[in-house]
Amino acid sequence: MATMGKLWDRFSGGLARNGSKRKRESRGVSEMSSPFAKEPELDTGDETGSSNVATANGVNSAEEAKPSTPGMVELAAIITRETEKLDEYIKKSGNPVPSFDVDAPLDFPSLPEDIKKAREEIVRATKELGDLATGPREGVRWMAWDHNNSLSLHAIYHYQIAKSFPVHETATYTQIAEKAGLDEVNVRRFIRHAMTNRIFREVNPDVVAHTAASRVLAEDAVMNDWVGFCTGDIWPAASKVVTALDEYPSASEPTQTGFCVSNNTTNKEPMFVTFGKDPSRAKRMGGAMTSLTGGEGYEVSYLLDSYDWTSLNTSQGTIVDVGGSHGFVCIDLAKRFSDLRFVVQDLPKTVASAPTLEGDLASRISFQAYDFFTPQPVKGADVYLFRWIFHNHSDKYAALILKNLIPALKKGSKILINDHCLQDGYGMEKSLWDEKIIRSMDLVMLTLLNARERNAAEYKALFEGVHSSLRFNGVKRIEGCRMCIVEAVWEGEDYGGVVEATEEGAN
Ligand SMILES: C[S@@+](CC[C@H](N)C(=O)[O-])C[C@H]1O[C@@H](n2cnc3c(N)ncnc32)[C@H](O)[C@@H]1O
Repeated sequence: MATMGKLWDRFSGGLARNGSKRKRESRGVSEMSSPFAKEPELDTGDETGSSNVATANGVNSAEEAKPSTPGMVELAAIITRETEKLDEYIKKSGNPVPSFDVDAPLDFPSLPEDIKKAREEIVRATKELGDLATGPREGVRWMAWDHNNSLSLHAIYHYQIAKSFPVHETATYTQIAEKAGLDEVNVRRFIRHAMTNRIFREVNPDVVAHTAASRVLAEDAVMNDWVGFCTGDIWPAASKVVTALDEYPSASEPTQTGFCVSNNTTNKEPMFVTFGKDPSRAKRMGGAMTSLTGGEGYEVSYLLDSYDWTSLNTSQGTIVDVGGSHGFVCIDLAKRFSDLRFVVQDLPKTVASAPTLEGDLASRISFQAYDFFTPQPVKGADVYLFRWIFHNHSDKYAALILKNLIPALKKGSKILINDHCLQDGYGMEKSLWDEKIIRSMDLVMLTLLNARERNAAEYKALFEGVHSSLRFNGVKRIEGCRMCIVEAVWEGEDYGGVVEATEEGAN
């Protein structure tokens, strides 16, 4: 049976790339001693996004509300220009050209920064042009039918239709129906709907062949888990979010979610407990998370490269990785910085299954069973790191985690959060692609856990709401990375007294 710890471990994801580059405010932040001081461009949460600008009576003026949409011809020109760049790069680099064909590459090759931007611009501009050409009324009409994509995908997943015939062969609807154990009429309608999304194609009347997208479903186990989790668990839960909100408008308890309503577990248990009782669902969610976070932009190297660990190493600092799972972040840090010491904290079952370390790593990294809703036992560490922790919690519980940390902090202790960070206001103008994904992730967090993604201002409010001596330093958005680094510093007195951080209670 999957443990709670393992399930939490798998539950992470989402995206926040290409962040806004905001200058630090003149409130003394840059003079403070912070590893962030090396990095001048931080999102300090003090500025509001342009879409938040309101008049004195709280109503946006018509001028402010006017969107700045380029014309259709201008968009078409952007698409042509950027497509030429991308196409030229792909051909010159000898990569196969993008196609829907069954043998087409399933992912884009790793692209240089300018070509990556060209690709993003094509996706943004084609969507914008398509939306303009569709028109608002038609757009809304068909948007409200988006769940049919989930329906055909769910059926293909559930009846294993993509695996029902080899990827380089064809099959009739009759043959597929026989294999799937479903009647032919329904097989045909699901597949023909999926074809509108380029999943399968009909090569002759009633004869089906694979496409690149159906090959993904036939061959990629974790993508299948992703589809199964999204259509089998998230989708029914999402349809109950409004029901849950009607009953529990504060949306702060993980036992009062759309997920709980759809699973008849309201006020009984949160999602992770439900999944802990069902190994197949737990395994599927684990695969789904692997599919999401295993890709480009989630590498731990971004965290290692984008923070001033060197200064901490020079002062032989101690890092506590709260909810650190099996310590893989600390292991990577320890390999690169020889004088840092670490305590990896997690729930007892996760700690019990942690790998046994040897040699230098064993002498510098200790594991400790700890529940972050109880007082922090490691006093006076230099950094308390929370990676993929805060987005799993509503403000109420995020604040509780911080409150339990305060009695352990010494003056200057840093709280480091490595997680998503929403753009201030609305970030669509910067990157529709990123904005759509992170906004969707935010809704998924609401659906499953009553948890949330946060922007810089919300992180700032979270810290300041917990204690006036917790000073928010800002959010660092890392180019190419889908996660951000959020930092706060404790400026109050040494609450717990400075003691040897790795000694107390660590094993
Ligand atoms: C999404 S995972 C993140 C793991 C790791 N920090 C990383 O970067 O991948 C969340 C982690 O928090 C742990 N966790 C969940 N609830 C906890 C609690 N109350 N106290 C301590 N750890 C907890 C889980 O066991 C899991 O390892």
